[in-house]
Amino acid sequence: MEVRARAPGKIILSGEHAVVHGSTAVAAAIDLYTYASFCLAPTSSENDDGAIEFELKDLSLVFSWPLSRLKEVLEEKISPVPSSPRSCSMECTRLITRLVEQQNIPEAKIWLYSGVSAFLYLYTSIQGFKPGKVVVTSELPMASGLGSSASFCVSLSAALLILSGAISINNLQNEWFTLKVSELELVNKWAFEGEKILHGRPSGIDNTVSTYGKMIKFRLGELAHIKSSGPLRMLITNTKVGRNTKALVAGVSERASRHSDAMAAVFTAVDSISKELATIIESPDPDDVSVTSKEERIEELIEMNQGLLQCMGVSHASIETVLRTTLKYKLASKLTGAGGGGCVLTLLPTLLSSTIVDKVIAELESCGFQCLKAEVGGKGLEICLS
Ligand SMILES: Nc1ncnc2c1ncn2[C@@H]1O[C@H](COP(=O)(O)OP(=O)(O)OP(=O)(O)O)[C@@H](O)[C@H]1O
Ligand SMILES: C[C@@](O)(CCO)CC(=O)[O-]
Ligand SMILES: [Mg+2]
Repeated sequence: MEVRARAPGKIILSGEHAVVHGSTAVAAAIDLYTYASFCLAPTSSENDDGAIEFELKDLSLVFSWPLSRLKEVLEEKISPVPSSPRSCSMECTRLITRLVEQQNIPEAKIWLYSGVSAFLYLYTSIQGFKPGKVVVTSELPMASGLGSSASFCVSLSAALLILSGAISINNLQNEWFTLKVSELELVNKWAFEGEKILHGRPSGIDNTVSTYGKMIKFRLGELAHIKSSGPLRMLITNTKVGRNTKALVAGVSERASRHSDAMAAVFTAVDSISKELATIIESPDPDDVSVTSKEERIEELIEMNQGLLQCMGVSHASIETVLRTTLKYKLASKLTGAGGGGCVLTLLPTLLSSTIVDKVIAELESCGFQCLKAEVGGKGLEICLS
């Protein structure tokens, strides 16, 4: 049997970075997905245990580890208990890094190390030392702030958990379906362990919104679903400047330890912005006038949040170019995700004409950026069996 799992990327409407330090953040799923398919291989002959294979189809890369080698290095450190997520110890991280290094990942793709390490940890912890093959593809730009790492961890964890038996499925039809809340919870916990390998110190917001979908308010591991009273149109601009969430999160923590009082005030301000944003998004808008004033308040909060992200040191010249360009059209923007490049969000007000939208997109694209339109607040993790 083959299991396929797909998990969405996300945008953070407010509160990235500060959420790692206990502030509230607001995030929403977008309709761009990472897909993980998994099937167990038949057990090999007596002298050959078989292998674990991992294919990154979009990058035309295949990694493979003979099980005999994995057992030799990891079996004493990892005892698979799929129903009970646990963290990768320092020693285990060191051993996995060695196994990944032996795969000769091209120098230009060094950023893949953490993804492949997360793969090995999740596979061996959930499935144990059984031969099998995982194939991953993604519609998301990698390392750009749209939660590629989280959607990778969520889809991978789900596919592995289903064939481990920790999640039992009766639905055998060849169509996408969702899991029960308790099953989503288990997937989310494993995905969080994968994100720890990728982000160092994740808040858990990215894997949570990827697992449950929709729009959420998130603080200290707790989520509340938010229901937007009207459509929220967002333009996503990818600056195409590569960055690494782990390094950016660590940079903010270092700044927070150097200037603890000032940064505590910044995080408190972000907390208030996120709470106010969630309240505005949920408030009903009976007419055009109230829609416009609501959108103006959201724009103000977006600008304030961006200013505070600059205080945290996670903006970038490319992000500032997007901000200046959209401001010419009186549109408010902020970075989304970890910053340092990556993607920028721009609110497209309801009454904004499509001619203006086209002009903004053309001007942004003439700077070498890529504009994406995505549905906001949609589905979370889904499974398909065949
Ligand atoms: N489809 C994938 N296959 C394998 N590895 C992936 C995949 N998607 C993401 N990764 C891993 O995650 C890393 C990117 O994660 P990172 O957290 O830096 O960016 P992001 O998740 O896209 O942005 P953000 O965390 O700001 O939302 C990649 O360098 C890679 O190691
Ligand atoms: C930068 C950050 O706040 C969001 C990345 O999408 C990190 C995290 O919350 O784990
Ligand atoms: Mg990430």
